[in-house]
Amino acid sequence: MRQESMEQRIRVAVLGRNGRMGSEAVRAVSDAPDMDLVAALGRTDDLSELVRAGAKVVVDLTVPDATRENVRFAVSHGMHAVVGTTGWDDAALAELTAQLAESPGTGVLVAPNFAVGAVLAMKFSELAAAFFDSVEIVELHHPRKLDAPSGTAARTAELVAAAREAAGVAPSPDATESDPRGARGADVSGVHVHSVRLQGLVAHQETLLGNAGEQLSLRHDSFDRVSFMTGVLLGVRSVAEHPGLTHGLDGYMDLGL
Ligand SMILES: NC(=O)C1=CN([C@@H]2O[C@H](COP(=O)(O)OP(=O)(O)OC[C@H]3O[C@@H](n4cnc5c(N)ncnc54)[C@H](OP(=O)(O)O)[C@@H]3O)[C@@H](O)[C@H]2O)C=CC1
Ligand SMILES: O=C(O)C1=N[C@H](C(=O)O)C[C@H](O)C1
Repeated sequence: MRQESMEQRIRVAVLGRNGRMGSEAVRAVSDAPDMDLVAALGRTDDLSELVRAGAKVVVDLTVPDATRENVRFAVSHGMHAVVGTTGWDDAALAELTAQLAESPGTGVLVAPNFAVGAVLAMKFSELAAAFFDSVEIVELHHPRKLDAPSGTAARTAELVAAAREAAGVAPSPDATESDPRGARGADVSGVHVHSVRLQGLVAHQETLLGNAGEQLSLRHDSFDRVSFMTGVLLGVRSVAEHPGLTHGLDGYMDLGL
């Protein structure tokens, strides 16, 4: 019995151990009763340490410049990966899918956001998208964030745009003729995304949907990075059961939709 429960423990490595997310993940994995933290690497550590440590699941919480190579290395050594780092554009995801086809049985989760409320807010935005004339997204983050728009906002915009296109909804009305300073924000698949960087914030997003005479606001706030850890642990526990690429934590959640 004791031996059985030892075998069921998941051997986890965290990449980005000194970062805001990585340090929180090191804590969460160390505290999880069914996981062993077998490696925690920083920027200057060699990825071969993952092999030496016998990691089964690699959690990547690094930087956009490093994440693709980290995941490529993990998959090429038959390790599953749970990825929270931003920077996964369509080309990178396609390359990863091709690599995974050569490694049947290996799973990778690329999760733009691990917070349960943020995952639901993205899904609710997608569901609501076709029922409103206008939709715009505002994301608000701490000022140390390297990328804009946030991965969550970019993914939300893609999901919203796809839902509107599938339903044959016209683009959001907008009479703007002149915007030399980019005040209308980024255009992500035809959806305007506005990025705020403000001291004191962690991670926040609002999808604004408008019709004549009404507005629906779908807002999520992460006040603390602990909010992401339920999703990180769900990813670690589930990734081996989902071979291939899963884009979005909702792929591991039974949303009944
Ligand atoms: N999916 C989600 O729910 C969430 C995703 N994120 C994303 O996660 C990423 C990390 O965010 P955050 O923790 O705030 O960022 P930080 O800058 O705090 O942390 C990144 C860490 O990665 C380290 N690092 C850089 N390159 C490597 C490498 N090759 N191997 C190992 N470690 C490396 C950095 O080291 P050094 O200190 O030496 O620079 C740093 O400690 C971002 O892309 C962010 O957008 C953030 C929050 C939630
Ligand atoms: O950098 C962050 O902090 C966050 N990054 C992710 C993103 O870009 O969407 C997730 C969350 O918003 C926090």
